[in-house]
Amino acid sequence: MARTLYDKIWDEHVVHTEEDGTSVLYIDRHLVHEVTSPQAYEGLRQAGRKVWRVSSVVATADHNTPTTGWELGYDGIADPISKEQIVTLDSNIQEFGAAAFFPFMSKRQGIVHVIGPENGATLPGMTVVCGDSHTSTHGAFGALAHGIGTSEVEHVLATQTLLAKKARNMLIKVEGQLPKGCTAKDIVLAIIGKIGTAGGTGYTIEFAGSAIRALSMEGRMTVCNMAIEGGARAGLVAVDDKTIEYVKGRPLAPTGVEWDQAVAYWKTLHSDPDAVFDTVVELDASQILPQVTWGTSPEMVLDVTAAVPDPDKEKDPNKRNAMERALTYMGLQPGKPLADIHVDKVFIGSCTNSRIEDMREAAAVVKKLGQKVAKNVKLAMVVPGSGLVKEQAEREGLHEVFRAAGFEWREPGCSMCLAMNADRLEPGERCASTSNRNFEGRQGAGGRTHLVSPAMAAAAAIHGHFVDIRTIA
Ligand SMILES: CC(C)[C@H](C(=O)O)[C@@H](O)C(=O)O
Ligand code: SF4
Repeated sequence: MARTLYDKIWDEHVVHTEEDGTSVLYIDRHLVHEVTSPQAYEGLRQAGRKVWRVSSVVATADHNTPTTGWELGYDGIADPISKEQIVTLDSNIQEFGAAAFFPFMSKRQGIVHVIGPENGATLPGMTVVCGDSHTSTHGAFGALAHGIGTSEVEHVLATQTLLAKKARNMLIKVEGQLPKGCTAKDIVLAIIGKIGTAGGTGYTIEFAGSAIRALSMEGRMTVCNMAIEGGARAGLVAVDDKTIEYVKGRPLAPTGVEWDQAVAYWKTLHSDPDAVFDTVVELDASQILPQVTWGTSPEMVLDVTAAVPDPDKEKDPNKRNAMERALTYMGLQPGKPLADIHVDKVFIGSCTNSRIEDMREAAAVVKKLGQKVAKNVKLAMVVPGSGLVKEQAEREGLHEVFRAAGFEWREPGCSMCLAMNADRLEPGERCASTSNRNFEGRQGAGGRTHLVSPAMAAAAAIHGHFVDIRTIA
């Protein structure tokens, strides 16, 4: 029978299925960070258990790590809870082991969803889990990847398996060519605008079509990263030459004969031409304009050419209430053109948009505009996703471009994506952010987040308000 890519990876990893569909799934790669692992390791310790397959574990510290003051070492971590989580990860990995560990301040440290692919820890056809919802990112490699809870982290550490139920298959096809200046971020925001944050609930989404194929691996990661914001636990892109090229030579990628065997298998990792999907959604890439969120959910998104919507025009009372609440929180009036919204801060970073291509796109806009960060923008910060991204960007002189324009160039980590470290919005502050969540308080209590692409964020920093990137790119 014809199978989807999801069916193929699932079949390859199912150990056992109960009558009600509950299955035991074998896990190939377990990514670990400091926030969701302490209790899991403590559980192992109390039960006197070891990690089942140490070689499957790859760990790093990312959420709590500071983006300044590294010369102070661990003493530079001001918040005691943050420090404790980071130190606890160090000691847990020392005790339980890992295939690779990139601790705080090591060269390859970074956001777990950036360092996984970067180090070849994420490979096509794998099952990849992490105690983190944006694990969907790794689906860009044709891997079945999704977030798990802390008790599941312990379960996977102890048994190398996960209890799971198979999701349904959704195909999102994006055909055609994006307008100038539009990016993977605009594609995925437009998708979420169309299907809603619950649109993908119960599904694994395969992203396909010529516009997805045309994306770099970085772009595909951006799209899969936000599958979770569209309600799906996992997103997937079929393996092609770009996937294989990206993986080649990475530290944890196979070599020699094993590489050849792996490539032969990876080439089968696409949906069969006659595979049947439960739901199919289609988008025309040429109609996707630069996107800006105006509310407190990623589905509250519009083209930059639009205006803040009017709740009075919404017939559904639940939606109307949500809109009213969002506009009050965001301090916005219906009818205000999105391009007239001024921002106080700009954050370029997060597992959605902190890879080298994102850095390049943002720097290119800054260079092209040739001006400084606008006066009304108190802080514009660029936070590379990993030490390696930072190093590469610096080799290319991108940090100089940012600094010369008045941006801060920081150390890698999650940073102001969720404000677990010292980087945050003050109440009422408005931010153009390349991250993935605009929930109330996400970037600091009372902070107001507008999700955009790196190019749009860079342009907003220079102009002080949102601009249609097509007029610049
Ligand atoms: C801290 C972690 C559990 C959380 C997640 O699962 O996504 C975080 O990464 C986030 O983005 O909100
Ligand atoms: S960058 Fe943001 S979304 Fe990604 S893992 Fe860190 S906190 Fe979560």
